[in-house]
Amino acid sequence: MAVSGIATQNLSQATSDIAQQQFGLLISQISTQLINSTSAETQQHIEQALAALASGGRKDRCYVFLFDEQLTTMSNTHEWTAPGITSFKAELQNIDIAAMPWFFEQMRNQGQVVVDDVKQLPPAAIGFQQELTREGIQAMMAVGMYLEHRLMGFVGCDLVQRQHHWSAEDIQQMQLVADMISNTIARHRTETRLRQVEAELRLANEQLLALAHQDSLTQVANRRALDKSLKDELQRASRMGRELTLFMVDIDHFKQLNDTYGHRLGDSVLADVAEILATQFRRSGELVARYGGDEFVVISPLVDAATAQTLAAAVLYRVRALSYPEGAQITVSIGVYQCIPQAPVGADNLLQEVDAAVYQAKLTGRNQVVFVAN
Ligand SMILES: Nc1nc2c(ncn2[C@@H]2O[C@H](COP(=O)(O)OP(=O)(O)OP(=O)(O)O)[C@@H](O)[C@H]2O)c(=O)[nH]1
Repeated sequence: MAVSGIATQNLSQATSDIAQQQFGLLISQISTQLINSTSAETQQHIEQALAALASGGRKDRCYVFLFDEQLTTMSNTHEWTAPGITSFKAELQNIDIAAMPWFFEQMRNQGQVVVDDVKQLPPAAIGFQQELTREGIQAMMAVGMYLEHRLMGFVGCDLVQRQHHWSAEDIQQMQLVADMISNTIARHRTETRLRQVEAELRLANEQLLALAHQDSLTQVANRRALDKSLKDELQRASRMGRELTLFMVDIDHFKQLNDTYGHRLGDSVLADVAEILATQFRRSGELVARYGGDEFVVISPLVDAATAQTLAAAVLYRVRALSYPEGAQITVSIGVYQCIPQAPVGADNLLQEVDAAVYQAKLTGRNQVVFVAN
C-alpha cells in the first residue's frame, strides 16, 4: 500500500511536471507570436494564450477584462470558453466597477483575486458573489495587468462545475499570461499613439507649408508662392510654345478708401476682391496671388486673347457690383499681359510688362482693362 501510494504520488508529480513543461512551451510560442503580431493578429493570439492557460489545469472559462481610463468601468475584451460553457462576453461590457467594490479593492491592493469556493466569500463581497452565482461560477481566480505600474485590467478564469483550491503554480501561470498580454496591449497602445502623433505632425506640417505660401488676410497665394508658380508656368509655356497670361488687378484709390472708411473696411474689400478673383480663375494651372498692398496678380496659362479680355471684364464688373453698408464704391484697374514666352524672358520681365499695363489703365482713367499682347 505504502509503495503503491508513493508510486501514485510520483506519477502525479511527473504528470504535473509534464503539464507544466507543455504549458511553458505553448506559452513561449504564443509569446513569440504576440511580440511579432500586428494589431489585427493580436486579438487572435491573446485568445490563443487564454486557451493555453485553460489547458494548464482544465479551466472552464478564461478571459481578459480591461478598465477604462478613469477606472470606473470594465469590459470583457477577450474570452475562451470550454465546450458547453456559456459565454458572457457580450453582456459583460462597460460594467460599473462600483457594483463590485470588494473585487476591485482586492485587485487594487493585492493584484489578484483568488476564490476557491464562491459560497465562502465574505459578506463584503456580496455584489461580486451575486454576479458569480448568476453566471453559475463556483471558483475563480484573476490577476491584475499593469501599464506603467497602473492597473489596466485583469486576466482571469472560472470553474463552473466544481470548487478548486488554487495552487501557487496556478497563480504563477496566470501571472505569466497576464504579463504577456499586458505587454502586448501596452505595445499596441504605444504604436497607435505613435501613429496618431505622426498623423497630427504630418497635418501640422502641411498646414504650416500651406500657411507659408498663403496671404493671411485674403487666403490667396502670397508673393513667395507667386514667384515659384510664375517661374514654373513660364518654363512650361516656353517649352510648349503656348501663351501665358498675367493679370494685375489694382484697387483704385485704395488709400482714400482706407482714409474715408477705415482700415477694417479696407481689409474687407481686399478679401472680397481676392474672393472674386479666386472664383473667377479656378482652372488647373491658374494662380491668384496678393502681389502687394492693394495689388493682385493672376497667372493664367493657355487662354487666348479674347478669353483673357472676357475674364478681365468679368472681374471689373463683379468688383463694381460689390456693395457695403458704409456706401463705399469699389473699382479696380486691370492690366493684362499675354505672350508666348521665349527663352531669355524671365518672370521679372513679365511682371514689369503687366505692371506697365495696369499703370496705363490708371493713367487713362482707372476702372478699366488694358490688354497688351506680345
Ligand atoms: N486696409 C488695408 N490697407 C492696406 C493694406 N496694405 C496696404 N494698404 C494700403 O493700401 C494703400 C495703397 O495706396 P496706393 O498705393 O497709394 O494706391 P491707391 O490709393 O489705391 O491709388 P491708385 O492705385 O493710384 O488708385 C496704402 O494706403 C496702404 O496703406 C492692408 O493690408 N489693409
